[in-house]
Amino acid sequence: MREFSANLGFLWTDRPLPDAIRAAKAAGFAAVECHFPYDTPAAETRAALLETGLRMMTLNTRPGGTGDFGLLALKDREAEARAAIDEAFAYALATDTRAVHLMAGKHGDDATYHANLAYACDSAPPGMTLLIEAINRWHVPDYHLNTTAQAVDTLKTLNRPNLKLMFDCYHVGRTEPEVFNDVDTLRPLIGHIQIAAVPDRSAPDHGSVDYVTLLPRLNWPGPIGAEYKPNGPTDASLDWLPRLSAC
Ligand SMILES: O=C(O)C(=O)[C@H](O)CO
Ligand SMILES: [Mg+2]
Repeated sequence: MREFSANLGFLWTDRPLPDAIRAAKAAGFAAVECHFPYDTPAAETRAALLETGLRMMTLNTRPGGTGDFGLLALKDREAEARAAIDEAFAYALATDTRAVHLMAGKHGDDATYHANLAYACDSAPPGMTLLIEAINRWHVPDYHLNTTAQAVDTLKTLNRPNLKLMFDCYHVGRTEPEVFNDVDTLRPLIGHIQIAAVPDRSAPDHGSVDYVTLLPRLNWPGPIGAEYKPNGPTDASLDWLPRLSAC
């Protein structure tokens, strides 16, 4: 039985994070993940996770100011980037979150990005996975990592055991579907997988990526992130869950 993680950055956004965690449990998710949990005290998030028995898979470093979409690659913003990394690690530790997505930002440069990634790898708590994600250029133009190849180059340059790829099938499907042919090569680099319909980013039950075929090929042992934007109330968008759980 395949397991899924409800991405609470997009699902049940009409309620506070602890209640969204409870809703994910009631809907049958095996785990949760989020984007920016920082407005919710970590103790409240932790209590909801303990109450439901769900694990938080990932959270993101703060995105920075309006339009930044992350800080790690931004020149002359190192202090802010490292404060965001420290904050994310502290929140992740307090909530037993498995992985932190280190957001690169727009108009970055590799020297700054690599130095901040090295700082994160050196200071990450033992056992925590760090993730970088290629975000397609239609979704976030000028993001520092728009392709899987750029992300893989970064991983190979840094060559750190705790730094992995967030493989978001939505972004891959939008601009580089041929990358799905390389999943066997990529699998050792992957730390987490996310899905959504391509190209509209709604529930993963239609569109150009057929998850009934792709998920068995990906053969991912952990919960897969359901990072999609429902067309209406989240509870009315979940018909895909039993179908993809069984495929
Ligand atoms: O946009 C995405 O796919 C993400 O996963 C990032 O975390 C941005 O929130
Ligand atoms: Mg994603």
